Amino acid sequence: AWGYGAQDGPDTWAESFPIANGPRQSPIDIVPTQAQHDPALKHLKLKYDPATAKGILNNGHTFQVDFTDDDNSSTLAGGPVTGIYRLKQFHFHWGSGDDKGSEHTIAGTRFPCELHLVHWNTKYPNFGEAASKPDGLAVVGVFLKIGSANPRLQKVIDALDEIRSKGRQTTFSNFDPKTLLPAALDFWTYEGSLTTPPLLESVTWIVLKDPVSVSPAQMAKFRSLLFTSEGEAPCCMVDNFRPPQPLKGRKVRASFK
Ligand SMILES: Cc1cc(C(C)C)[n+](CCc2cnc[nH]2)c(C(C)C)c1
Ligand SMILES: [Zn+2]
Repeated sequence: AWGYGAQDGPDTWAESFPIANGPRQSPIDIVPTQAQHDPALKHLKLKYDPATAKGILNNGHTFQVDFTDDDNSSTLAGGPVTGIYRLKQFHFHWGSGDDKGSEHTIAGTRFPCELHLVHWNTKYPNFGEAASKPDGLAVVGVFLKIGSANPRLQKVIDALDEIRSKGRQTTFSNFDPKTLLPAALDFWTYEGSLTTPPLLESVTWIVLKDPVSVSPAQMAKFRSLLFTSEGEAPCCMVDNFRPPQPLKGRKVRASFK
């Protein structure tokens, strides 16, 4: 199986997943001066119903908050996408220190953490089907930077004590992920992939320009999670990020001037 260590990390993934060297891999380094403003890009339309929040799970790679997706209660539309995409889950990637952790970078700048909100195209019957289609998924990426404690993160952080090891999950209800987003929804967008195996090239990436804050103490809580199951030798869940991949001629568009 794959992981983020020296023996099973991003540099080894191409052995089992040759698409790792494909034409539209993620993440990438976003260079703002090379992004082209596209006035045809619509504004992002995010509509999230807190009642669709279901649970929080340590999946051994990150932790994710899952949403019920059997109707259009929580959706993404507009921006670079056509049609309606349903929110499936959100999760994070982070570092062992504040100098790294994000997957996307901005002109080489790495952030300590990056939030991904994962949506699937309702033209397909379900998430699994959508995940294998070139226009199947839309992931909103949000950078977190070290600053004052973010009160919007606290409910998520308080749940982490119950999901310390791989496979642990607990209920997580009445949560609006919109509260995790910055005030302005200016974004960069490009065609990419999942950033973990199976690395499927099915993601329209929507990376927000403005970061939100996270405090050192809050980051310490993320880093207290474990990659390992109970009973195994504990290994801290840190550095669960893939580094930037070659652009291979792709264009990055900006929604803002
Ligand atoms: C089908 C599938 C979809 C995803 C993401 C898009 C939620 N993921 C997470 C991959 C990912 C995480 N951040 C960007 N892509 C996986 C992993 C857990 C095997 C499988
Ligand atoms: Zn992710």
